[in-house]
Amino acid sequence: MILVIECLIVLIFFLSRWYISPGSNGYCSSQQPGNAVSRIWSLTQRALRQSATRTSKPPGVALKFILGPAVLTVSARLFCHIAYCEADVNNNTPVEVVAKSPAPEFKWHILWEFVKPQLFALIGAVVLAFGAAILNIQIPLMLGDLVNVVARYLREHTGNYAHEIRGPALKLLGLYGIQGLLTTGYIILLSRVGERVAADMRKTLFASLLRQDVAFFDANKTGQLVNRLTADIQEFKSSFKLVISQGLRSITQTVGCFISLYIISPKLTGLTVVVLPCLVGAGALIGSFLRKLSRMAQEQVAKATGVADEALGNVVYFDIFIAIILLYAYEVDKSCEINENLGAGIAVFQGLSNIALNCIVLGTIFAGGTLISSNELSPGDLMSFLVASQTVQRSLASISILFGQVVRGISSGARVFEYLTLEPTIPLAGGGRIPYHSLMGRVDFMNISFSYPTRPGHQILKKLNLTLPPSKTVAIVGESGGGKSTVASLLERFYDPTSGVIMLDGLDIRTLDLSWLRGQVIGFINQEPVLFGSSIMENIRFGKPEATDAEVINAAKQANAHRFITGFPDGYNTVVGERGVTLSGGQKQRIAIARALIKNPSILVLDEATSALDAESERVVQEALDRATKGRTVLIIAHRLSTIQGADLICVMSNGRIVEAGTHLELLSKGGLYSDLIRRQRAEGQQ
Ligand SMILES: Nc1ncnc2c1ncn2[C@@H]1O[C@H](COP(=O)(O)OP(=O)(O)OP(=O)(O)O)[C@@H](O)[C@H]1O
Repeated sequence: MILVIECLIVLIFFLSRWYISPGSNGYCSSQQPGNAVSRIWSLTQRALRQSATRTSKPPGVALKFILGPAVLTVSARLFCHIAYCEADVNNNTPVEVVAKSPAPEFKWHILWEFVKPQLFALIGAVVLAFGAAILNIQIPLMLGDLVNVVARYLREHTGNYAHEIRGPALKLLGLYGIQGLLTTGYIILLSRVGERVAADMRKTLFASLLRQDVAFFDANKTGQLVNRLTADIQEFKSSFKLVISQGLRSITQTVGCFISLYIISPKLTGLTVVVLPCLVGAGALIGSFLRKLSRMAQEQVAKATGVADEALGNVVYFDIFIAIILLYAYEVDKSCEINENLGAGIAVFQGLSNIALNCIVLGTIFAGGTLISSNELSPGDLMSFLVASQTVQRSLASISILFGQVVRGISSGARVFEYLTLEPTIPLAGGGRIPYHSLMGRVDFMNISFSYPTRPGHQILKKLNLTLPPSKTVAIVGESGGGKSTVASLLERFYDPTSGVIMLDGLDIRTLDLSWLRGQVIGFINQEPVLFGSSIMENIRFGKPEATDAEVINAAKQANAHRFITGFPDGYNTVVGERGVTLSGGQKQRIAIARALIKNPSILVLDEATSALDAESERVVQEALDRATKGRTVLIIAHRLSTIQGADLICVMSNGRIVEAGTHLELLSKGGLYSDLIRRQRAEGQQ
């Protein structure tokens, strides 16, 4: 019976250490605790064998047999804890190396807006986490009670041991049970809060990004924006959860256990107060150095990956083939060198920490043993002290790790918040609308000057004047880079002119509702149609979300697309793949035309709509376009002059201005820039 109970006690010791450790998810499963269990088991056997042959034992005997296994367990846990921290340091997942930009500000009121709907769950989580931490402070004290019962029995061998041990053991078991429930509760609540806050942030940020004007996307890399939606929100969520769970727990435990330590033994506490913070501080310093090294290693891996990525993603020409291999080898060797240094640093750190922390345990036992022999302390008190001081050490270590996480979380949060409430310079909604029946579709560009926001010193349009008469087709031609597409971009209000006004039926387009202008007035078809990875039906319907299937089919017929769509086994439900990869250039273009036509726009802008197509596809698409342009105001930007000869007006652009205007025949007879362009293109065609 005694054997069973004593085994149970040792098991409780072990389980308690396992349970209250930060890695209670079992991170040490393959490490020291397995050895510690067998050591504890054999020492217990020895203790029981010897206890059977002795009648009265000095306190040192109890210490030897009870504290010995406990010390082993504690050491194993400490070792595992360091290994755990190092696993974090040694995490070599490549990170994206993001270009440095001025640090955005963390805005607490924005965070509050997202946390507010989850406030009850959050308060619940905080209360439960706090409760679990308070119970954790009780555990060392109750372990001490347990040890005192065992020590007394080993010393005196009187009384009913089973009866005496049952009370404290059951209390401890109860405590573990309640603590387990509280922990489960707060983790569930906190995950819920974290996930919901992150999901709300993602949705809001995504909507906010899509609201931004084109200039915003010119200035920000897509990869970095996607990074804010994914990695930054993920990092912020992890930090948020960690601060509330671990931060709260660690701070409560540190304070609570320090009070316990002081109550148990002010003398031993004095010793701990001097030694422990020095060790934790030194550990944090070395840890931060190692983390820096680890980051360098990650960046180096990312660099090497970047070289490989670029080379594999592009056709590598023979002349640079060897150079690329050498460059990759150089980057990999550099990463190997940094990782080797990191490995050595971790090894030294682990070795030193192990020695230092075990010395603390031994020092405490030594000093505690002295106090026990002078009857100032009981064995149980020493046990409580050891366990509580280990809890303090672990809490301080996790606070130091947490500090780095908080800094990372705040900077991730700041990056997310920066664009969360960003108002676009060209707002999508607001402004007037012209009733459909009175919309003529006349456009006037009046004295338009423009520079792209990313290149303010480079003027693209210089006091440009151009009129698109209602229901007429106007073509703009001219040298490459002359600003033709820029004119179309200004009409769509992707940018606003630096000076001058664009009028629609005599109204400044800046006073009109942009979503109406883009959604119902202007249809835009360019060289590279944007298709989404959904069905053809949905892709056409993007032009008019409320359109019926019949309207979609009608638009497809007008765009010469119906026949090839119905030729697919799934017809209109055919999924076109990411960016329409499963379709040919001409098919994509006809779907884009159908999408533009379904909204029955008054103005149609065709920006090099057929220039990427082969002759046969161009013929089919041109046929669709000829049909589509009837009765609308049309602006055509074209390289192939053969496609615009029938336009009502052809404008030749040069150096940011319209320098010639007239019909094809008028311009030919003038013998100016247009005739030159025609001559050059004919010559190129004959070559
Ligand atoms: N988003 C942008 N940011 C900065 N500069 C730009 C941007 N888009 C175009 N540019 C510059 O503006 C000038 C005019 O470009 P635009 O595309 O309007 O010319 P284009 O006449 O349509 O040329 P192409 O016939 O080759 O398509 C070019 O010098 C180009 O480099």
